[in-house]
Amino acid sequence: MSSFFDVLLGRRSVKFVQVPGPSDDQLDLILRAALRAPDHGAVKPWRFVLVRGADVPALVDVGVRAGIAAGNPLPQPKVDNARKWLSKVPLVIALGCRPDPAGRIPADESMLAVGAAVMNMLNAAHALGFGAFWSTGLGTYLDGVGEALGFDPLDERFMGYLAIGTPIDAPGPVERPDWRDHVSDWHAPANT
Ligand SMILES: Cc1cc2nc3c(=O)[nH]c(=O)nc-3n(C[C@H](O)[C@H](O)[C@H](O)COP(=O)(O)O)c2cc1C
Repeated sequence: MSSFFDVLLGRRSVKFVQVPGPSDDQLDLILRAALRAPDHGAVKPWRFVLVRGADVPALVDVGVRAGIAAGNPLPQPKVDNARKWLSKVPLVIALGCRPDPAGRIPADESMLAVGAAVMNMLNAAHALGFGAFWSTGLGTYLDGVGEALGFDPLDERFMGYLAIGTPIDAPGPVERPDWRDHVSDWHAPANT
């Protein structure tokens, strides 16, 4: 099996990571991989905001404030867990999508283009020996969170956080579904 498939089939999400995060050159590779995602109509919908080092833990406060403002405070155990998690994470990429303003391409397709970019970043991070984890926790869907992170509330949609760093524990194997349970054949109907 080629090393490409070793990487692809060996990837798993790793939530608990620490320093070192990617160097500038490694981050450049990860972000270049992101922008190799397919993109119907060349909308270029990708919007990523880098949150590094000492700024990372403040992401919890953004979610906490948005929860209070919405009259729906984040549960304290979730806040505590998020603080514990992010206190060690060296890099978070806030993920956003700017769909085609002219509406030529359905917004769903731009969301998929961003999802494909995130998948490429997960694989690139893994190929470089990092752990990465996509989360829509921390109040991602609360009003004001995306805007606080710099996304335009009118034209852009915030899609969560990608945390990247060095795995704290060696990631073990993970059981994967059998593709046969998810795939079927289609045959052309017989001519009548
Ligand atoms: C859009 C999206 C949002 C996610 N948000 C969360 C989350 O908030 N909390 C969580 O525990 N897992 C979340 N996950 C799942 C993890 O990122 C990860 O995929 C899961 O733990 C399975 O690991 P695997 O990628 O190795 O299969 C999310 C996944 C996706 C695609």
